[in-house]
Amino acid sequence: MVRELLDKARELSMFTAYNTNVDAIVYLNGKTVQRLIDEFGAEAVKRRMEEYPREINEPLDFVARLVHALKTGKPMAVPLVNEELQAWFDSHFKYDVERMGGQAGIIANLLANLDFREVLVYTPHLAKRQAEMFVKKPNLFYPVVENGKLVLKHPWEAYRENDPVKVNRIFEFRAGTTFRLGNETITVPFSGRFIVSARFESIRIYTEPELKSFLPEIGQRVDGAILSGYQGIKLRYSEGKDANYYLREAKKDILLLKREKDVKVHLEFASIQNRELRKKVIYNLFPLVDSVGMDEAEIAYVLSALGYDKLAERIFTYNRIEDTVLGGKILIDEMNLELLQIHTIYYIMYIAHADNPLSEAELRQSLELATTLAASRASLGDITSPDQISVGMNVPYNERGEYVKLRFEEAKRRLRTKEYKLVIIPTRLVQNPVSTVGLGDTISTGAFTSYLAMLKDNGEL
Ligand SMILES: Nc1ncnc2c1ncn2[C@@H]1O[C@H](COP(=O)(O)O)[C@@H](O)[C@H]1O
Ligand SMILES: O=P(O)(O)OC[C@H]1O[C@](O)(COP(=O)(O)O)[C@@H](O)[C@@H]1O
Ligand SMILES: [Mg+2]
Repeated sequence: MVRELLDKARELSMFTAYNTNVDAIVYLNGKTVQRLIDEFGAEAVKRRMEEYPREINEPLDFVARLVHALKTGKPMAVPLVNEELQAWFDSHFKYDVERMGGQAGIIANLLANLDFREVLVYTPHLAKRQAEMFVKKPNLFYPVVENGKLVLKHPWEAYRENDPVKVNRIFEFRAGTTFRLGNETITVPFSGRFIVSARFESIRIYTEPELKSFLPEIGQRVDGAILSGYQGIKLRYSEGKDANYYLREAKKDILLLKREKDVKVHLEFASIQNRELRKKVIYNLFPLVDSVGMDEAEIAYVLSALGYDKLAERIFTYNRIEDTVLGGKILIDEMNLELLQIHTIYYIMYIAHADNPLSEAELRQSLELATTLAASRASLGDITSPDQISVGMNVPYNERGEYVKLRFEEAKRRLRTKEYKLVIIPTRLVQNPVSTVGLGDTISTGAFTSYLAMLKDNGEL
């Protein structure tokens, strides 16, 4: 079933934008964490953890947020705003791997490796080093404008020598890693990743003006678009532009993509620590897109920005299904989304309105494909061909699978759910993942493209 659905999805053409970066990955162990804590002193780390810095201005901010992420086992991302700290990171860590990062980059490579019919990827900065992280596949294209016409080139042929390169530092942590914070012994509860996201002025999230007028043509050419990277917008820039400017442009892009054909757009949300910016992204963009995907920490942040602080706190702390369903209902109604997909460590969920053209059984199949793809990537580190889906198919549901189903049925009985289509599946969780960064992007790619494939099959697209 999963394989057939993937084959259907592979007939699609997809567009993805905006963010790419280099992910410099460090595999953390207890010793490294302990050394960091000892360097700054447990008391100082604890104090800074209580302050909960929203950006990394100095090394202690990093250590405090890292230890917080390790303690909760939550996937977190915190912006690095002080460019000078790059040297501190490079002197303290030896990166184990460097690979394609950023939602658009990861999604483009995944779709291309899965042999989708055509994959168009746009990223405003494409230095040679970044371009070379794209896979060399004949179905992968980067749009450029030449002699007033839209030309599709492989990213390797489209790089610009002087473009900036953005490097994010990724700290992969594993369940069971142990260290001491003063008198406390901390054991990491779940495997995951902590992202230090470079947020410097030179990196912008936008479409170059000459390409903008070709967005309707791109929208017409593809079956769907996956957009992400808005978390990289800054509130203010030194030359006077601000987040409002970039969000107005981002809104125009979505409307242009949809101008010739109402192409379905999925927005892959990512952590936005700044509440003001988070609110702006939600209110400006969610109402314009059809589908949104996010993880459990992100839905908590989104609900908090919308004023549901208590619910957000409960989701962040307990990750209870009933709270996520409630939060999902709020979000889908307030933003009038067609589809909301939430991925968490133990389960993945879809919430749609009752009039969604797909049945709950079809929606369930879509989530099945999503978690199976993630399990393949977690097992192998990367998915390089469509037949690797079989690796994920052999990964069993996590040990809380039955509990998840039980709690979900209970939640449906307790909450009013008649006006919705609600589907949940347990995740196929790989015990010793090669890496976890990019798994959320993989889930959302599998979910959204299979959703589109089934819509198409049913004559709804
Ligand atoms: N080890 C894992 N095996 C399979 N799937 C996993 C594993 N660890 C995490 N996942 C899934 O990926 C998302 C992460 O989403 P982000 O957006 O990257 O936070 C997590 O919710 C699980 O569903
Ligand atoms: O917010 P930024 O700086 O654009 O970076 C996004 C980060 O998210 C990722 O795309 C991974 O996302 P997920 O782990 O949520 O799938 C990284 O590759 C990248 O470093
Ligand atoms: Mg994610």
